[in-house]
Amino acid sequence: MLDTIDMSKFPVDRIRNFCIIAHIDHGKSTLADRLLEMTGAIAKTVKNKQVLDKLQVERERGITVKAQTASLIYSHQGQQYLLNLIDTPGHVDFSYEVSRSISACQGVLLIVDANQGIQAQTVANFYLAFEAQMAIIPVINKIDLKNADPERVEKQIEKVFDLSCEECIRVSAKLGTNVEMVLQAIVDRIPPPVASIDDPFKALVFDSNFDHYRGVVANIAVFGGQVKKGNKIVLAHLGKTFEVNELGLLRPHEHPTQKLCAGQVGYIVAGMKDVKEAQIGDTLYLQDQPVETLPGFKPAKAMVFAGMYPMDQTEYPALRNAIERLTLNDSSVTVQRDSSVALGAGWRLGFLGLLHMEVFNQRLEQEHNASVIVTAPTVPYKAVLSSPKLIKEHGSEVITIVNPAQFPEKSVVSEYLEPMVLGTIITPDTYTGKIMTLSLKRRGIQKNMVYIDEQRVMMKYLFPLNEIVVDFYDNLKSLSSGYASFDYENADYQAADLIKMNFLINGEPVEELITIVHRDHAYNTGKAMCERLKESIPRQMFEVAVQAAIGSKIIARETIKAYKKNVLAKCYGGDITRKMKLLRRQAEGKKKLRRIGCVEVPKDAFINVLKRKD
Ligand SMILES: Nc1nc2c(ncn2[C@@H]2O[C@H](COP(=O)(O)OP(=O)(O)OP(=O)(O)O)[C@@H](O)[C@H]2O)c(=O)[nH]1
Repeated sequence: MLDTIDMSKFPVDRIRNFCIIAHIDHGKSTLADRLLEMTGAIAKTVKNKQVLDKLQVERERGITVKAQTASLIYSHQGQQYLLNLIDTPGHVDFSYEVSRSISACQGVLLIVDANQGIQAQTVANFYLAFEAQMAIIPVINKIDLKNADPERVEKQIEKVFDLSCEECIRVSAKLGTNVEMVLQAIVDRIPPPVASIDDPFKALVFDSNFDHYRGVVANIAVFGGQVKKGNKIVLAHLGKTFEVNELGLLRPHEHPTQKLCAGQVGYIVAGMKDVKEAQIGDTLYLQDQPVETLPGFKPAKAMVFAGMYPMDQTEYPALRNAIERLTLNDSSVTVQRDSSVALGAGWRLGFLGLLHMEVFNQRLEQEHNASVIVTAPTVPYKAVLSSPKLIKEHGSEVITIVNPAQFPEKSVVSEYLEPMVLGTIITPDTYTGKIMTLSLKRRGIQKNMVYIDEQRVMMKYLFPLNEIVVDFYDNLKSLSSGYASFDYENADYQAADLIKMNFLINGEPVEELITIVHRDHAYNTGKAMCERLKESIPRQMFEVAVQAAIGSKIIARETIKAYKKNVLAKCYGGDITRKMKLLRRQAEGKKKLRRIGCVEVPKDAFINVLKRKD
């Protein structure tokens, strides 16, 4: 039993803190499952698949969204070691979780698929770990696959990362082949944390969750001293004191222990009820023993903004609670109050990318039972104001616009600026031509192109973020039959000729759809969005006109023909219960609709219409 675990048995030199990083689907969660099984943290059953992917959205989408922690006890050469594993997400939108996890670790397992080789996200994650001076253990996974070519992947690792192929460990996480060697390498090659039990207690809050009964459950990495149940601890940024009610290890489920000591990673519950109290990146210390605060984290930079509004204004307080709780669990989301004539009171939220936004929305609906209207996402544009009156009003010449409805007119602006990103594309060379054409269409500028082996090319492009945020990756995947991968990092802002485009449904402006576009693309974008709106809006009992407008000028129009639908038509005979059932089902469907004038539009139409098919 875990209660018998004596935490003092694990002095700092018997502790290793590491995380697993990789491109999406290269097998992080599967390897984590094997490590958990081999160290006895979970039973070896078929049911125990991807145990660290706890959220419903993670299981449904088969991706990791939240980093998870698990403490493993591993016996090596007659000694017991405490290995703290942090499983991290692979998708670019969640790289913030990766950099946070890295701050609690001294080493990483860099997983590369033996068939796919190095992908764009492998490169991005490698640099996160490299810059943080982590010990890096390259692990080539899926060697059981028929097309596995670990030698080629080792050569890529040597060429791109300058790591020796002797350092690579070839494994099959699925079958468990060589996973024992990974455990040994963790002990041998990753240094123990630098922390002393003799120092005063000092811990970093690197993640936190909200539990309905116990309040905030914070994940902490102890950088010095020790903490016990009943201790009074202080949250540095608030200066507020709390009593420790419970603490322990995550294995991966919570297992209470008597104390947590220097170098260890675990959870703590201390009666923090207010979601704002447990800030990620904060330092904890014992009452009357203040310490210098830890550097914390750079705040995540939101790159995609969207408005979120309750379907019905009476649901506003419930939605506010849900958003607050979910942002505690995901501190990379920024929240600002917002309101609109058409949609009422709501919020403007900032996300790291579109998938991040979709996952947040799905979690709101699934975990908090909220029903939300989400507006078309936008990137943060800037405008250099020319009107002295406006400059005075804003207190600055340059303003950032995260709500397209507030995009200033050209007459008061000397220049618009748009955010750029530096994209990395890795692809088999047969697709380079098609990818170059796609990138050109998206106003990309090629910066670099190198071969990483005989057939694979790594290309670097400077893109306007707006051109890649919604659908670039989907298009890239489909034109390369799934072989090309893409990742990006933020670059600077550049001047661009931008205009605001409005959409009207039967003459009513649709605030959710206001979009900022490059002038050269305005006509095509307007036309394509009207066509897709036509596809997304079901026929109504009357004719519906869909229009795109710039200022008062209509630049595109589509018409949705009238359609008479009688939902009860199928109900011949007089079975009233069947009729009621049909009507109920229709009412359920209506919850997913938003009324614009007399027209009912499915909620998800606003995002779907932005997705281009190149
Ligand atoms: N054949 C084979 N398949 C594997 C192996 N390891 C993982 N897989 C499969 O690869 C797929 C992706 O594995 P995951 O462990 O979910 O990958 P991940 O890297 O955690 O994915 P994200 O968390 O979404 O980034 C799953 O279908 C696994 O069953 C392996 O060693 N051999």
